[in-house]
Amino acid sequence: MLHAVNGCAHEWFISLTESEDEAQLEVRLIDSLQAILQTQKIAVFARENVLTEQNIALITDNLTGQEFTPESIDSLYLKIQDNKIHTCLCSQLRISYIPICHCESVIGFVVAVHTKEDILDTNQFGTAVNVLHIYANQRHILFKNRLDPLTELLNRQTFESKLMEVIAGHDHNERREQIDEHCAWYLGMLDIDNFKQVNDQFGHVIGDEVLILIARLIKTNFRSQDYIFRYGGEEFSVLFKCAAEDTAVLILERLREMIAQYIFPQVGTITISIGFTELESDRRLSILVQQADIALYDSKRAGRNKVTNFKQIEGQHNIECVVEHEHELFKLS
Ligand SMILES: Nc1nc2c(ncn2[C@@H]2O[C@H](COP(=O)(O)OP(=O)(O)OP(=O)(O)O)[C@@H](O)[C@H]2O)c(=O)[nH]1
Repeated sequence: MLHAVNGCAHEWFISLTESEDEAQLEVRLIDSLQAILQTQKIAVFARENVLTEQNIALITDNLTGQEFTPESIDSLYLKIQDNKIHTCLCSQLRISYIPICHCESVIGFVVAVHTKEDILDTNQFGTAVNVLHIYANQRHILFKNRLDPLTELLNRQTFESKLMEVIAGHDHNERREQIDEHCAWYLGMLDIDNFKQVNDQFGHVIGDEVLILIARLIKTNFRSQDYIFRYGGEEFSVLFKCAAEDTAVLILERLREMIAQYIFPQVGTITISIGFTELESDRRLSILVQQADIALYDSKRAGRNKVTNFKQIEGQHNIECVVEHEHELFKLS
């Protein structure tokens, strides 16, 4: 029999609500669960976005992780939808499944492994459930803080930190998935063509509608593990991974075409210009943004509604052009 938890849960609540990012939140969650449930062996599974019916994913674990196949995770998730704690005996182990609840729906669960002899009391389970509730609320707040309120895409602040993570090879999502050595990351900058005319002719409310619809179209063109941002005004950026440069062109051409074909209510047709560059890890963040930006402006200069790969135009741009863009970038930040 395990001893009841000493002290009160306030310190865990405070530490969770003081977390400034998801990584910190997850470390603090694991620390508190290990103390409450008195085991090192804990795994947390949750939906990436608490608001959508997204696939459940491994958030963090101290188990080997290999015990869980996608099928077993899905079936456990289905089972725990009753919002009850389930415990089972498996060989010499006692395994507990504790639901994570947010706004009356189950958004994930915790797996805690004990030896057969270690029995938790209701107090420990109750405290764990409360800590998980606070965790889910804090995760939701952190998630909302990363979003642009109009389009619900990731915001500009998130762009910079995510780009740094990706360049450094520390993509948080990638750790949860199979790392594919053959794929490279690309940065695309997308800008709506002649958007000022849309606002001038139809007003800002319709202009905002167009931004929302374009954001949705961009989302449908990329996978859930890619990152789409509202970079500013009528400019978007995307960080995506694919096997080859040709595939990157195909993906961006498909998006350009999809938007050009779409009939926007009242406005009719709209086009976007795109520039992209491969994310080479030896380059500085500001240089990579400049490269994608230069490619984007090349698409604009070439008549708009076009995709340009920085590599194809690299030789045409002298150092003055790069310095000029760097200056612009510093003015922006
Ligand atoms: N409705 C709406 N308009 C915005 C928003 N943010 C920026 N804009 C508008 O976007 C327009 C951008 O205009 P420009 O920078 O001249 O670019 P453009 O007309 O798209 O022309 P090109 O980029 O050269 O094709 C301006 O009219 C801004 O007011 C927004 O949140 N909502």
